[in-house]
Amino acid sequence: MIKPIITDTHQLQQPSRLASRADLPLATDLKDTLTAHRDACVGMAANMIGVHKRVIIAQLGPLPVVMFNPTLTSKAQPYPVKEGCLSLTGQRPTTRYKRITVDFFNEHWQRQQLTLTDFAAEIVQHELDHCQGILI
Ligand SMILES: CSCC[C@H](NC=O)C(=O)O
Repeated sequence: MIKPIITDTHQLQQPSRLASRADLPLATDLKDTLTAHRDACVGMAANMIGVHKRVIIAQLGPLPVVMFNPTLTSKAQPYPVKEGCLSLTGQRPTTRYKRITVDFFNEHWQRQQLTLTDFAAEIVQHELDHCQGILI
């Protein structure tokens, strides 16, 4: 189901809790909501649709990837960048890493690990920050 986007920064600054298998249906809401904002948005964290669980979605290719309890297990080559966000106005400067490895549970609650570079890595870092209540 397409959910409304949260823009209240106080709410977005609350850290999210660990997700469980019971949160698997969130994947559908995240996919539906990301698809509805496809022209303006390449990723989303569950707290952007009002659910404070560590779940993100990232458009890493033609199909979006949903990650439950994602954790960064390596990061290399910091660089400065400016980013926007559907929940915020304007573009803001931050630092991202060019190459990351992220561990997570997939939509079938299987452990998975991805090594990502460049823009794909940037999206995942942005969404991981959301899980900690960090805005750009
Ligand atoms: C390049 S990282 C920017 C990600 C951002 N998503 C919001 O959480 C968006 O604009 O889709």
